[in-house]
Amino acid sequence: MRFDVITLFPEMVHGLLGHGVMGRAVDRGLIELVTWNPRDYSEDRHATVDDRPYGGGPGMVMKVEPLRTTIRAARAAAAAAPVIYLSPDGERLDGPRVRRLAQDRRVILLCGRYEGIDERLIDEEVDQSLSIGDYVLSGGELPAMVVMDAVARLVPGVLGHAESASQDAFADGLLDCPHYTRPEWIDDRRVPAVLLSGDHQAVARWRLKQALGRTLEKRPDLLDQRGVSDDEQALLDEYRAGHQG
Ligand SMILES: NC(=O)c1ccc(NCc2ccccc2)nc1
Repeated sequence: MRFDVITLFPEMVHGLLGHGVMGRAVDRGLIELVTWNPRDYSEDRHATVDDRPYGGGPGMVMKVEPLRTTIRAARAAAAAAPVIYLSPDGERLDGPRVRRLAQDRRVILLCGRYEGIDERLIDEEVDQSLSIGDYVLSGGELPAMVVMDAVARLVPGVLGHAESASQDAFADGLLDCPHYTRPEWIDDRRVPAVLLSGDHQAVARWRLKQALGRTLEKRPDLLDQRGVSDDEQALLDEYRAGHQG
């Protein structure tokens, strides 16, 4: 998977892939990151990339040039990659969209700053816009890093068996089960006995029951969307019986 990121702050984005799981994935060649800085493509000696908005109003708007030249340079290097603009008015990033992006070999992520980008560039060069939530950030770099992290985790080999993404919440449309580690006691709170039993089938059933129950409690909308099998419904009934009051 190759990410081409167009950003005025390349060092910010490289920070994501320098550590831990992502850093190892880059070292192993599973993930590739190339950044493109529009300031390197500006014609004027002040490397101007923004200007005041027509119609007046606060803030600045990113100019068509040198952004368009930068996008075309990235397209030339990352042939046939979709150009994705991170923007508050984009389509909401969710599991299905992450999984779809993980099918691409390359994506170009366009990070806006200021009040955004001249609309004519969006019309001409952007294939899709994505939003990570209903809030405005100082730039598209953090949303781009969220996209890269979520997508990279699905690239085969990035997560070792131990951290397998399939155990991740949302992988099967449910919230995650609770997790525990040593010590066995914290004050008067003990780890659920089933997790100490060594009975892997019982542990798997308990984890599914917890995931179903917690999803019902915290995100019933997800459960409605996903539906539950008869066996899962029985586990849910058990969960509810155990969580009365
Ligand atoms: N919610 C998001 O995903 C998001 C994306 C970008 C961003 N800031 C940059 C920007 C501001 C205005 C217009 C276009 C881009 N803030 C939040």
